[in-house]
Amino acid sequence: MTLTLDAPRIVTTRPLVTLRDVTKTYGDVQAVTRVSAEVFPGEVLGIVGESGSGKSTLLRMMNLEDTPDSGSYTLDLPDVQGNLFELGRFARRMLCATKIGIVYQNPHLGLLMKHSSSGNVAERLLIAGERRFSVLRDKARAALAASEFPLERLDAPPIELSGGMQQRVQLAKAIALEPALLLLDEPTTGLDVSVQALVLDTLKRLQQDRNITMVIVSHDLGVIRTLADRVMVMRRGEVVEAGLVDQIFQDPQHPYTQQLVHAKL
Ligand SMILES: Nc1ncnc2c1ncn2[C@@H]1O[C@H](COP(=O)(O)OP(=O)(O)OP(=O)(O)O)[C@@H](O)[C@H]1O
Repeated sequence: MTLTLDAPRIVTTRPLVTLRDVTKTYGDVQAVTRVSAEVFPGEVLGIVGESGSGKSTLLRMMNLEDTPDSGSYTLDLPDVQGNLFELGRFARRMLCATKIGIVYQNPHLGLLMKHSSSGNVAERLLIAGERRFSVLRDKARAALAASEFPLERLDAPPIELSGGMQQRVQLAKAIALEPALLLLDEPTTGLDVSVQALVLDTLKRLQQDRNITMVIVSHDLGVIRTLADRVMVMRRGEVVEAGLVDQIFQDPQHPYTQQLVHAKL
């Protein structure tokens, strides 16, 4: 009898996302200092930390909206080579439109508030080059359905929707092209607790059904615990601790992480 054992994932799988020594300053403010991280395919990485710790800045750089002072960023995808921070404006735009999706805390950053919800999602497909009306309509509808958006409200502009519904439109826009990487910046912050739980359920289901690689930023440890496999704790621009979610929450090593975890309990 031949016995075969699967090698551990960590050995067999290359990271989808690799950040190396990423540093960003704004004037005198050191927003992110030499941050390195890897995210494996199908994994959810959570980033926690108090306000001003550099979480959103890091995520914006991963969405190529902002360029660091130094450091590198690679995505292990066919046709994507080199340090993405060195790409020109057009290449960045195309890469973000086709391979990376983002949901912001503030829907005004991600949506055209007075355009229809389906139009907002179709816009993402248009940027990626789709021109056939029936494909635009069907794909937008499918993405909104997957985000558990009520389809009878397809024509409603986000400005007329609740906060939870606005986040679902952002999510639909972000996943419309089945991105390799989904970035979530405080996606449920500011929503009512019950709505927050529903949006988190949708995110969890989507992640499980589609095995999407995600990076989620939140100051809420409950959100990170619900969604993430691994967590990175940031303080004043630096990573102070990183590891599996269960390990970090049950046995935090850094005094700052201990403080965060105990404050939550
Ligand atoms: N565009 C900018 N111009 C100047 N300073 C900035 C800019 N963006 C961020 N900063 C500063 O960089 C630091 C990190 O901010 P960042 O928003 O990344 O933190 P955060 O952990 O996401 O906080 P929050 O949860 O409050 O959004 C802060 O001191 C912030 O004031």
